[in-house]
Amino acid sequence: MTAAAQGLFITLEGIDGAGKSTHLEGLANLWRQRGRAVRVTREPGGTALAEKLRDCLLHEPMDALTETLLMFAARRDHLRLVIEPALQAGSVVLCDRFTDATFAYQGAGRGLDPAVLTALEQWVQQTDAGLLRQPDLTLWFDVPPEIAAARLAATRAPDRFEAEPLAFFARVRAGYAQRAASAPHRIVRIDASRPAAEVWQAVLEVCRQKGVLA
Ligand SMILES: Nc1ncnc2c1ncn2[C@@H]1O[C@H](COP(=O)(O)OP(=O)(O)O)[C@@H](O)[C@H]1O
Ligand SMILES: Cc1cn([C@H]2C[C@H](O)[C@@H](COP(=O)(O)OP(=O)(O)O)O2)c(=O)[nH]c1=O
Repeated sequence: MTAAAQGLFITLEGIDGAGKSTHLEGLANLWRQRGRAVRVTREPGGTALAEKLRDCLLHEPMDALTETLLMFAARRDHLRLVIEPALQAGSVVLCDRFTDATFAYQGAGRGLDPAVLTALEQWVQQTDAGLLRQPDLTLWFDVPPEIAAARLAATRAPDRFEAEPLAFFARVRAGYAQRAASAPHRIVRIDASRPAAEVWQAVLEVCRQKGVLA
């Protein structure tokens, strides 16, 4: 008898326009080809309630603490209804952003106290077994804000976050760097300023090196 597959939780991070979404389906196919169930999801969002909160977060004016609390409220619902059940069932969960984004955007970007974020993280991500749920692997698509902005200008109308100035994204990027330095085993930086095909090769390489593709 073969052992049941272990759930795998992988998150994609980076400033807006870094190119995360571009590689999400390709990543999902890697595990589908290996016969694994894959759940592709995103934050804020991923459940009916969290998608409503996403709509508010992206379009309604609010202060930084309200924004942070809504991010974590959406995350709690997402964890309970989607992420935890999928991991228990042995699926691969690929999530476009998770809590590293809160440390980068609300913490480094908006100036929220990281101690408050850490407390919320501990509270919201506690599993039924009393453990702290964290991704098994985080791919950080790192790109200078100027390049990301040029990519976005060519595509879509900006939401409340994307309309922020370059200086905001420079702080967010520094926030990701700090977070990566604090969890080097989990968060892997990918130079996302290169052409998409090269970025994809780097993604494959990281997944192989980290042993998550077996
Ligand atoms: N490596 C790349 N080089 C140039 N353009 C890219 C690259 N990766 C993605 N893009 C383009 O940049 C835009 C933003 O990419 P997207 O994947 O939506 O970013 P994100 O999800 O990180 O905000 C899209 O138009 C996409 O086609
Ligand atoms: C998950 C998360 C996202 N965000 C922001 C980053 C993005 O600008 C925005 C929506 O994320 P995203 O889904 O990446 O936007 P898009 O699909 O338009 O690229 O939410 C935070 O500020 N904090 C968070 O904790």
